[in-house]
Amino acid sequence: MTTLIEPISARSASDTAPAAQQLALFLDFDGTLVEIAPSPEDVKLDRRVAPALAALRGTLGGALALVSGRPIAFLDAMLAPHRFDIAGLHGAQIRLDGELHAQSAQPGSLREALRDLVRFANSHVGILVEDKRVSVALHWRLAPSLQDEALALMRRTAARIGPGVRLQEGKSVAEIVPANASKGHAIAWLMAKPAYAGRRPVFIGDDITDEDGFAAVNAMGGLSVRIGADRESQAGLRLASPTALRHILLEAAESGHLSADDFARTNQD
Ligand SMILES: O=P(O)(O)OC[C@H]1O[C@H](O[C@H]2O[C@H](CO)[C@@H](O)[C@H](O)[C@H]2O)[C@H](O)[C@@H](O)[C@@H]1O
Repeated sequence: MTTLIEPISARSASDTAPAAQQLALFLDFDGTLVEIAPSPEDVKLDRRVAPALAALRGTLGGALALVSGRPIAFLDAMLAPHRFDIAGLHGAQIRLDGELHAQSAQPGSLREALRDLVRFANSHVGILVEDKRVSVALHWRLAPSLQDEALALMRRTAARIGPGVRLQEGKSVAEIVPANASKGHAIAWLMAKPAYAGRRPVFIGDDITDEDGFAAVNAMGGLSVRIGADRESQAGLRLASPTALRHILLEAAESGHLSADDFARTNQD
C-alpha cells in the first residue's frame, strides 16, 4: 500500500523540534495493543507494553492517550501501575492529567434494557453481556450463528431507549452507548488541551468504532493507522497486527525516538 504521509522532516523547514515532540499519539486497546480474544476478560497485555507506553509518554512530552471502548477502570487495571490519559467507553468518559473531565450520564432505561439482554444471554449459549454501566455490549464471538438475532435485539433495544443512545457495532459485538460519545469527539477534545495542542495527531485502531477517530485525525492533518487489512477503512496506513505495532512501540520506547515515518512500515509482523 502507498504511504500517504510525507516524512516529518519535510513538513516544515522552520520546525526544529524533535519529531516526537511534534506528535500526539492516540491508541485503541482491543485489537490494537492486545490481540482479540474469545471473550472480553481473556485479553493478555504483553508485560513490556505498559512500561513502554510510560516511556513513550515522556518522549512525546505527555501527549499520549488511550482511546477505547473499555471503561477507564478496566484499562487502569490492565496497565497498572501506570495511569494514562484515557478516553473510555468510546469517548463517554475522559480522564486527562489524572482528572475526570467528561463523563456521560447513564442513558435512561439502560438498566431495564440490560435485564432483557441478560435474559437473552441466559437462554443462548455463547452470548455474553458486558455491563459497563454507562453502556452495555452484547457479544456473539462464541456463538457466531446468533449474530443476526443478537444484532436485531440490540437494534430494537437501542430504538426503544430512544435518542439518548446510539448503536455502536464492532467485532462480534454491538454496544448501546450514549448518543454523544465518539472516539472522534474525544480525540478532538484532547487535541484542544495544552499537552496535545499544536501537534500532529496519530491514531491507531482496528475496529468500526475507530473510524470516527480516523476521520477526526485525517481532518486535522494527522495520521490514521488501521491494524489489519480485512475491510475498507478511512485510515491512511495499515499495520498487519498488534504484534507489528508492539514492535514499533517497544523500539521507540527503547530508542527515545518516534516519528510519523515509524508508522509507514506497512503490512509487517
Ligand atoms: O475500543 P477498543 O479498545 O478496541 O474496545 C472495543 C471493544 O473491545 C472489547 O471487545 C472486543 O474484544 C474482545 C476481547 O478481545 C472480543 O472478545 C470481542 O469480540 C471484541 O468485540 C470489549 O469487550 C468492549 O467492551 C470494547 O468496547
